[in-house]
Amino acid sequence: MTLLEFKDLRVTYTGSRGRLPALRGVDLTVEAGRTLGIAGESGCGKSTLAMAVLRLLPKTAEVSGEILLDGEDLLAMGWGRLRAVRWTGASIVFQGAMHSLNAVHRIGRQVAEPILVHEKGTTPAQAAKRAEALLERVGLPASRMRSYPHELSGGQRQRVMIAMALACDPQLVIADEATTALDVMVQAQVLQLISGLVTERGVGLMMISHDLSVLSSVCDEAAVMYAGRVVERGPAHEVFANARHPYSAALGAAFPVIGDPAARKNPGGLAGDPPDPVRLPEGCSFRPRCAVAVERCGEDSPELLEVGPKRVSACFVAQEGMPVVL
Ligand SMILES: Nc1ncnc2c1ncn2[C@@H]1O[C@H](COP(=O)(O)OP(=O)(O)OP(=O)(O)O)[C@@H](O)[C@H]1O
Repeated sequence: MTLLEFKDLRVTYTGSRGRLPALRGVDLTVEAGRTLGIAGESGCGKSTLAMAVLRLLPKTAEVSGEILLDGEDLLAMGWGRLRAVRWTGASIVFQGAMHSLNAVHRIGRQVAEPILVHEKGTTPAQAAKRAEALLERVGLPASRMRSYPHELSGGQRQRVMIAMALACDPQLVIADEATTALDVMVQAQVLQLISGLVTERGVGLMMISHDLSVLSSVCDEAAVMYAGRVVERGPAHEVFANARHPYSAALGAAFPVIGDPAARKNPGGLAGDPPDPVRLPEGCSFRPRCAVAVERCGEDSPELLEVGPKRVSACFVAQEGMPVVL
């Protein structure tokens, strides 16, 4: 069942450099009980996509398109309805969330707060009990209810943020680099916890990470973004191991943990930088860095088209059935 659907989502920021198109027509879906991974270099629009869902973008952002949560357009709803949807319909665990807990309040109070605010009629004692259960669920002892954030390790604080995100039983969880700052052992535990929720409770998960090994181990599907667009989508492992877009191929080839490190074709990474969104090149945005570009790539911008079962790619070369491996 489709839980979240982005339809032609466009976000343009206006700043000192003029208009900056951060998302240029994104179409994606997240199914209930499934995980969609979003990959791509810094600046490609991943966080903008995450923030758009809960309408957390700054006022300077011009947004168009639709974001349907269970069929209801989040972009069109009034603030009252949106407040109800936040935490209960969809919640987000931010990048660097470890630092966003309130330093002067005990953990128990912070985890209980969204329950008290969003579930009318819940008493403080009931909310505290639920908070305790949530902490246990993320592997923290109930005694941590009385701790202050500074008394917890980074990994523990991140787990508190995850407990808060789950407090009101949301249908959708967005994890934006939620485990990036954790050491590998804690990261593995937290990832296991998050994937467990998807299968046990049918939560839809959108996971943003620049770490392809995390995405390919946790996600069912993956979408690769480049310069504000999705350039490839398909089953996660296949997208990185057998890419159908030269950009995803380059990402996979540069990543040591995917497949056999000795077989990496491009251990130094992808040459060049992503384009300046204010001055995008003509034709395909990836063309200046692409090793397999043909003449047409400098003239037209490729649409996302089917290139195999459950695989779509915005690359003329892949669409012609030619290899894109670098
Ligand atoms: N508030 C803002 N005002 C103007 N431009 C912005 C704003 N926020 C983001 N941008 C620009 O929008 C583009 C997309 O940024 P975004 O943070 O969504 O990318 P990202 O893929 O999440 O990057 P990272 O991995 O570094 O977080 C970038 O060019 C960025 O500089």
